[in-house]
Amino acid sequence: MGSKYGTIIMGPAGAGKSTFCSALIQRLRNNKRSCYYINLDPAAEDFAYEPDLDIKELISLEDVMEELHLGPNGGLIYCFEFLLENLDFLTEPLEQVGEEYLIIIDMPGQIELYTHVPIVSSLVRALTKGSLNIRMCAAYLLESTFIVDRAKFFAGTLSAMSAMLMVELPHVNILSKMDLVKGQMARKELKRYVEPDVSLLQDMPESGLVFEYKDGVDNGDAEEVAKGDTFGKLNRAVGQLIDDFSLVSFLKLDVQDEDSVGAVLSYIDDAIQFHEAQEPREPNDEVDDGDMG
Ligand SMILES: Nc1nc2c(ncn2[C@@H]2O[C@H](COP(=O)(O)OP(=O)(O)OP(=O)(O)O)[C@@H](O)[C@H]2O)c(=O)[nH]1
Ligand SMILES: [Mg+2]
Repeated sequence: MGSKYGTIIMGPAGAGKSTFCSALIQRLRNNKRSCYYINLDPAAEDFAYEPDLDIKELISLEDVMEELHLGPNGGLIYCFEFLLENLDFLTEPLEQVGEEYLIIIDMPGQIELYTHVPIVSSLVRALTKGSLNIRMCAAYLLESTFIVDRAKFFAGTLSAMSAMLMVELPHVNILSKMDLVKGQMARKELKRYVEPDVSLLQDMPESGLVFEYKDGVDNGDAEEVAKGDTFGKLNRAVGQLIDDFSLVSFLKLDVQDEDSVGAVLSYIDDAIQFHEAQEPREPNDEVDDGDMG
């Protein structure tokens, strides 16, 4: 029986998920590879590449909000619950997708989907278990511009970790929008974030969380709290947690740069062992190069 391969693209609102999907699709096309693009964002409108399957054909966020008087976030959760009750919509077309395809799932940006409610984990389970048995990898995008504010960066890192814990899949974390990180200093600084460690938090001014407020905003109290001993301890504990488990490291992504997209794709391919399955070797087919055996 042939296997199926896929990646689910997650991350906070505006992190560049859909743009990354388009870049991936372009890259796959350039390499004469097939893909099956699924949009699961019921609010998404414009696509560089028309999805092969779109949740909007099952349910529209607009209708849900109107008819059930829900806001955009509640509406989205409803849409996903509806999808989970109607999984055939997803699983039936996927039954037909061959092992040479990379299934790409574009997710919405509401992070509560990944961190709070077990919706994405249920969805992933349905895809990876049972008859579909898709080999999947999660790609979690975070904007590289977050690094200007370490507190924001660590909050983002924790959201990535939370998603890793909720969605039990091989995980590739990605710092997106690298083109926005300009200058040598910024790039040098960025190095420290790609493998974040506890020293980042220990280096923080006044050993507190960095709250960078705009001039003129009165935030005296918040600053006092942030500099406090308790916060210092919390920061170190969080930093240590991330450090100890070596859970979170990031790949850098510049979607304009095809090599960069290619590099991220290689990680995804490795995580799902895509290539191993593509050209089955005859038992006595020797590898050409190197001194094997
Ligand atoms: N400079 C720059 N802008 C980017 C990049 N990727 C995405 N953007 C911009 O960031 C915005 C959000 O990009 P999307 O790809 O729609 O992000 P998303 O994560 O799919 O957003 P949601 O689905 O709304 O959560 C758009 O205005 C993009 O043009 C990038 O690599 N560099
Ligand atoms: Mg999107």
